[in-house]
Amino acid sequence: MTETSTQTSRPLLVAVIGAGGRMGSEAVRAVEEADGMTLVGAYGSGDDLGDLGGADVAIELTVPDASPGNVAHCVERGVHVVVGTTGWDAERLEALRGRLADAPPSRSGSGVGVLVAPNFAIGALLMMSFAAKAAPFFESVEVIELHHPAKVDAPSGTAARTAAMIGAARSEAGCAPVPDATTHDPDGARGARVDGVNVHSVRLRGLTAHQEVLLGNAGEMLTLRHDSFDRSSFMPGVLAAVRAVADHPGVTVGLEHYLGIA
Ligand SMILES: NC(=O)C1=CN([C@@H]2O[C@H](COP(=O)(O)OP(=O)(O)OC[C@H]3O[C@@H](n4cnc5c(N)ncnc54)[C@H](OP(=O)(O)O)[C@@H]3O)[C@@H](O)[C@H]2O)C=CC1
Ligand SMILES: O=C(O)C1=N[C@H](C(=O)O)C[C@H](O)C1
Repeated sequence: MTETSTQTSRPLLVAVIGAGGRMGSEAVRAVEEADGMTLVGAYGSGDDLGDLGGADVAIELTVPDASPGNVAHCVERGVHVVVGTTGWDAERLEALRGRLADAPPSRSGSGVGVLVAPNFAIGALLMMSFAAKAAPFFESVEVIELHHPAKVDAPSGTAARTAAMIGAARSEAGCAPVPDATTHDPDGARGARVDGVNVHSVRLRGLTAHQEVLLGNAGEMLTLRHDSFDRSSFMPGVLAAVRAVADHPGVTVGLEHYLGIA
């Protein structure tokens, strides 16, 4: 007699940290409606994260000051984390890598995975990737990010990441610095300078999350633009990240690495 085994996979247990926020509340809804996922915890500021309801994966959508502490709490308990919160600069990422090296394994026995995703929208990931690809072919490049006025951080995480990707692509290609004759700018009208790229932040009632990358050569301009009109645009990426994070132990920056866009 041949023995047959029916493999019944249990649902993925998911907690949301920052559950009362604009993104967190959307993520709670998305997890509740997703096939193969069960919401086991929803936490706001002041809540004790405890054992995160026994979650396999936590989604972290809070504020830059709280995010590293929340992620550390998860990692120390072997819980994989999908982080959408901004503010993860090189120093914070380095500290997180150190923390992961000392972390216990996840419940399934694999190393804990943390995805730090500046943007979950598929179109935004493609826009960033196209910008990095195009940047070495143009003399000038500037980033303009436009968001709702309740956003607390500037420049946006997406813009910072885009500038970093553009800066890396240009330096790898041996590009000269972008031309700019400005010597007098007492009010910072030329924007922030991130990895050699000028980044401009607009905060405007009515907007959600938008970004343009302007690339210029003599006599021509290429404009790459992405618009998130609604936070539902982030949810397919959030769910894809939750499903994949356990397969990527260690720290990954950018959902594009899970989706084959990088
Ligand atoms: N990666 C992506 O694609 C996206 C990322 N984001 C980023 O996600 C983050 C959240 O954005 P958004 O939802 O608009 O912000 P909100 O201000 O709407 O929500 C933040 C939430 O975090 C809660 N919070 C604050 N501190 C803690 C803490 N220590 N523990 C648990 N919860 C806490 C707040 O609760 P309370 O109000 O009680 O303080 C609030 O409910 C931002 O960094 C934003 O840039 C946003 C959109 C897309
Ligand atoms: O705060 C927001 O709204 C957003 N934050 C992220 C960022 O800072 O890039 C992602 C998206 O732009 C929306």
